[in-house]
Amino acid sequence: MTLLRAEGVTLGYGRRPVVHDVSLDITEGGVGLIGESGSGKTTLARAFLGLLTPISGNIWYGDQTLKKADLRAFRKDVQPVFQAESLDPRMRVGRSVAEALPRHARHRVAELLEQVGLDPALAARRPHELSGGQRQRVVIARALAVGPRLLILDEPTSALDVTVQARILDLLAGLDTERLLITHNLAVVERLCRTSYVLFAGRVVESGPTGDLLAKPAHPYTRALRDAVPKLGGPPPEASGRTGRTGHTEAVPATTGCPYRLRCPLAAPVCEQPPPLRELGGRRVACHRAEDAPVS
Ligand SMILES: Nc1ncnc2c1ncn2[C@@H]1O[C@H](COP(=O)(O)OP(=O)(O)OP(=O)(O)O)[C@@H](O)[C@H]1O
Repeated sequence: MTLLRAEGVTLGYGRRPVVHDVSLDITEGGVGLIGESGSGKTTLARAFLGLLTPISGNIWYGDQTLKKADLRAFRKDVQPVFQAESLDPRMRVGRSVAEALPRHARHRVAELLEQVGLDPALAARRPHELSGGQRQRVVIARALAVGPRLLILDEPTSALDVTVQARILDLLAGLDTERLLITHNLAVVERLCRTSYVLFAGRVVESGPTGDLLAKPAHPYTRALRDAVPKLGGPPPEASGRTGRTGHTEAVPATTGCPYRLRCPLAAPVCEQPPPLRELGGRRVACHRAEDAPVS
C-alpha cells in the first residue's frame, strides 16, 4: 500500500476550484509533479500535507483518509521541504534544526548537519551567513529531523545555480526516504523520480514512468515542456534563450474541452470535448490526439 495518495481530488480557494479530479499515488522511487506556474502543483502539495481540505475526493494516508488519520503519526511520516527562504533569518541554523527535533534528541543537530553534507561548525551561523546551497541543506536537515518516510519537496533547487543544484539533487537521491517532488523542470524529475505526473490548468494531462515521458511524450503539453526545460549541467536558460516554461504564455487555458487546446499544435474540433484520462502505451494521457503526436 502506498503511504499517501490522492483519489479524485478537487481543490480550490474559496469556491474557485484550481485543481480538478486528480488521482495520484506516491509510489516508490520518487514521484514528480510537473507543470508551469499556476498549474496547481503547490495547491496539491498543500493538500498532501493536510494544509488544504479537498472540495471533493480524498487524500489517503495508508488506509485512512487524512480527515480521520492520527495527525501526530502523519506529521512524523510526511515532512515538507520548502525553499531556503523559509528559514527564520534571525535564528542560528543549528537552533532551527534543533527546534525540529524532539526535546530528548536535540544533541543530534551535528549528526543531521553532517548527514546533509554540512560542517557542524556552521550551526552557529545565521542563514544570511551561508550560501544558497548550504541554506537548502539546512532546510533538508530540518525535514529529516523527525525521521520521515516521505518528503514533499516544492521546487527545492530552483533558486540555486546549476552546479549547486546538481549537488543538492545528489544529496536527495541518496536519502532513503520516499519523495514527492514539485517542479517545472523536467531535468530535476529525470534525476529523482521514477514516476511523473504532468499537470496543466489543474488537471493531470499525462502520467507514467519519467523516462518514457521524456523520451516519448504522449501529450503535446508534455512535449512542449520537455523541449523547453534547460538540461542539468547545460547552459542557464537565459544563455540558451530558453525559458524553462513552454514559451506559449499568450494563450490562457480553455475552460471547456481540452484545457490545452488553445495552445496545442494538434488541436482539432474533437478537442472541444473534454479528453478522458486513458491508458496508452504504459502511461495515462488525457489527449484525443495522442496517437497523432510525432514520435520522439
Ligand atoms: N492562497 C490562494 N488564494 C487564492 N488563489 C490561490 C492561492 N494560492 C494559489 N492560488 C491560485 O491557484 C492556482 C494554482 O496555484 P499554485 O500555487 O498551486 O500553482 P503552482 O503550479 O504551484 O505555481 P508555481 O509554480 O508558480 O508555484 C493559481 O491560479 C493561483 O493563482
